Amino acid sequence: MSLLQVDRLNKSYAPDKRVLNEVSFAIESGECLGLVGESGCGKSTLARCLLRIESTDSGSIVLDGHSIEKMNDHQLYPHRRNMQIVFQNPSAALNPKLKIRDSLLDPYRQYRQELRLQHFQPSSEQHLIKQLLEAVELSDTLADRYPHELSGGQRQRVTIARAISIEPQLVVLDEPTASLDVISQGAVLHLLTRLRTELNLSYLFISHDLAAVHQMSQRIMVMKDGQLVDQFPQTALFAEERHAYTRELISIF
Ligand SMILES: Nc1ncnc2c1ncn2[C@@H]1O[C@H](COP(=O)(O)OP(=O)(O)OP(=O)(O)O)[C@@H](O)[C@H]1O
Repeated sequence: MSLLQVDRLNKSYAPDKRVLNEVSFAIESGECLGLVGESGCGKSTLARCLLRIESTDSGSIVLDGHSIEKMNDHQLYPHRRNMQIVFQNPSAALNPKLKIRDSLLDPYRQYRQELRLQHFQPSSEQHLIKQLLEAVELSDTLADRYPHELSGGQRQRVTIARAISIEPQLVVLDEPTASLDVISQGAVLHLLTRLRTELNLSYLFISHDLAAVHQMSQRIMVMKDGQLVDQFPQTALFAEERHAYTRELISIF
């Protein structure tokens, strides 16, 4: 059984225009699935629908054997723990009034009663902060700072640490390096790959950057105007049978 199975998902914001059109795919446990497509094709909408931040019109979303597409907030609560998201802009994702330690601990404090952590084994909140910052290669002296006292790359590492703090099975990475300079981009991609292996995470890695998707993913999907036009193993990116649109993306990367 796949960790995530999505079947014929449809979503419109206006009656005459589908933003997601019959989207079907699966993500296996421990896998990074890349999603590439030009701006406005529907990638972030798909991410928001999967995480049930946004409602869907039809289709099914099965996470770890549970159909979540129609669950109410109460039913969704235990499943939300199992899927976390890292957004493009870490500044918007962190509350500017909270110290890093409190932002980091937010999901842990919310779910601590039902958590059975495998990787992080904290003896105290302070210990967890240390483990989390270590996992994303940051000094624990940053815990008492506010977000504006960190660099963009450090802030994104904090949002990654927060996402993995409750050991979800699935992490949706929505353009996680788009706001970073080239050197920080490479370092964060490297970090994400290491964390996936160490914590056996599954990623949906969303980007308009085909080179980054190619580097990170075992399989790749290509989206155009709300439809998945191509899905293939990473090694088959340059194969002859690629969709014309995929070839167009290759020609500009
Ligand atoms: N809340 C909304 N209300 C109405 N239309 C929306 C809403 N959110 C997105 N859209 C529209 O849906 C389409 C897909 O947007 P989406 O943000 O999912 O694309 P994207 O592929 O993630 O783009 P980008 O790479 O620029 O982030 C766009 O035409 C966008 O204008």
